[in-house]
Amino acid sequence: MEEVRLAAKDINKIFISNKKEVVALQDVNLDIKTGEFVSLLGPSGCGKSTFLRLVAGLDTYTEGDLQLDGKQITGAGRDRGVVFQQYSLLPWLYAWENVAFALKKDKSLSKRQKKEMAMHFLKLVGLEGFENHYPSQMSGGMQQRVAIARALVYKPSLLLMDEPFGALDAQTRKEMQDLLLGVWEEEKCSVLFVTHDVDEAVYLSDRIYVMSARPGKIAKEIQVELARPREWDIQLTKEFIEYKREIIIELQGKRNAPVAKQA
Ligand SMILES: Nc1ncnc2c1ncn2[C@@H]1O[C@H](COP(=O)(O)OP(=O)(O)OP(=O)(O)O)[C@@H](O)[C@H]1O
Repeated sequence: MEEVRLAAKDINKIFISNKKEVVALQDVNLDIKTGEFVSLLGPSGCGKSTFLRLVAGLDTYTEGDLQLDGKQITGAGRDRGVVFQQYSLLPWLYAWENVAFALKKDKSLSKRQKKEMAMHFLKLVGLEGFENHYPSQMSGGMQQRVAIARALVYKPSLLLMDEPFGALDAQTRKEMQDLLLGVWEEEKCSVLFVTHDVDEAVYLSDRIYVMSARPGKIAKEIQVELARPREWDIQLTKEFIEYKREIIIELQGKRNAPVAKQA
């Protein structure tokens, strides 16, 4: 976990909206090392999605330097797999075809190889037996599993996840968090995970960057030293609650905030 995968230096992003400047990100410095699970946590509108979109190459930054594996990010690429809150699967394709679709342009792979790879990743996310189901025949959690398989199928350097479980019910969300931890431990991928959920960030992450809003800045960096593999009941430990408390105090901007007040 030593090598730096993603390095963001003094990133600024200004949008022009109704002829006014909106500073979405100010002097954001962040890095992700190989195999590391890093979360970007903060209130609505603090610039989390904006930052993730810059890393995905879907938008450009105004100032700064953003590098993946030592190369400047200048656009989207297969070295990054992205999972959004909305599953964005193609409704007319089977689950396996949705996953294999990500490999569409890869001429070095035969159709059979693409199907085999898709089946491998569907199995990894617990969807063996559902490969010939259409998205409409699957639950939200299952569709998001397909989206995760699709993002992983070309072995990206970095997995980018923007509130991936935000549309799921509480129970499914918990199951998906465990599924993601299992997949991450198996694949040893590096992850940038955007969330506004404190418990989710602490449970999943090696490191958390807490952001503050207007302008979006990194307010605090927290190393989560909870043992792995993690199971849900770690959330009941004193250490876990202490991490939550530290983050909530940062988000609320005041000292001695009682944990019980968190939503
Ligand atoms: N295309 C755009 N044009 C103008 N302003 C934008 C644009 N995209 C984002 N913004 C502004 O940039 C700021 C950061 O937005 P962003 O969506 O990154 O926040 P966020 O932390 O991801 O919020 P949420 O958790 O609600 O998704 C907000 O003030 C938003 O209004």
